[in-house]
Amino acid sequence: MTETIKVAVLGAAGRMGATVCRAVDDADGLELVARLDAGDTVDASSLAGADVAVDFTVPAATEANVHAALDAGAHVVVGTTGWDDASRGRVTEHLERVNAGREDGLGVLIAPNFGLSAVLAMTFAAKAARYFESAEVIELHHPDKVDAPSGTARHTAAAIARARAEAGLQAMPDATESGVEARGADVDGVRVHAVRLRGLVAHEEILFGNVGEQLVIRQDSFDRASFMPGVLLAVREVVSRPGLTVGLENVLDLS
Ligand SMILES: NC(=O)C1=CN([C@@H]2O[C@H](COP(=O)(O)OP(=O)(O)OC[C@H]3O[C@@H](n4cnc5c(N)ncnc54)[C@H](OP(=O)(O)O)[C@@H]3O)[C@@H](O)[C@H]2O)C=CC1
Ligand SMILES: O=C(O)C1=N[C@H](C(=O)O)C[C@H](O)C1
Repeated sequence: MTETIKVAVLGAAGRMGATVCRAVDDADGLELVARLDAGDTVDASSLAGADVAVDFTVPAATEANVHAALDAGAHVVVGTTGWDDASRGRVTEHLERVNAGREDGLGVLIAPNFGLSAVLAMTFAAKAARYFESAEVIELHHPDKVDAPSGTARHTAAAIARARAEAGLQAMPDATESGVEARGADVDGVRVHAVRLRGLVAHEEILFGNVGEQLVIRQDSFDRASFMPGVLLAVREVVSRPGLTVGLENVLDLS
């Protein structure tokens, strides 16, 4: 019989955190042992013996939460946005320190999006990128979201830029001389547009263009339930994946 994985949720009172608490409660082989939110200290005592801490908080808090959870001996699954090369690098160094000399080292899995449709859309976009002269990303979200562009859109644009660079493509054609602010954010040379609209949850469209043709890849998360299979998979996987993993595509063997 496999052992039960004890889970603590950080940001437990939030939209995602509350949904994750319910999903963990309902999942076989997982036990919810702690619900923490703003104002709670993250340490061995508050994590209550959790094997895995799941962080859905805010960009300003997530990195500190990860370091605190690692210091408390927990693996970490992160869905919160706001990560960059520097913060991921600090987590990698922390993992190297705590895992030195251990075979069963701690793992951190950061995923900008746990929805299967979004992970597949990002994977397909990265594959398509080298074949098109133009590419732009449009992300559409509920208006309570605090960051823009979305973590998913940043991850998508970065992957498109990497694929274009590897294929030796030039910068995209764009004759804009005035009103550049209307062209969206520039993420590694890829334009990203952020829509905030009441009624939406989380959606992304990736547009590719060549002379005389267009490819549109679109994914829609209509409900936060769409993220739960990915979050639960990450919780089950992270306990046997020492070190830092970025992106659920690695767990799904799509990378
Ligand atoms: N990877 C993925 O698949 C997904 C990622 N996300 C990301 O997850 C994050 C959370 O989104 P969402 O649930 O909508 O946001 P919410 O604002 O609904 O929830 C965030 C929660 O975290 C709490 N919080 C703030 N600071 C801390 C802290 N230091 N420690 C613990 N809890 C804290 C907030 O409390 P208070 O309100 O009092 O500040 C709030 O309850 C965002 O970055 C979002 O982009 C969202 C959906 C899917
Ligand atoms: O804030 C959200 O809602 C979401 N945030 C993540 C992001 O910024 O990419 C994932 C998903 O898009 C929902």
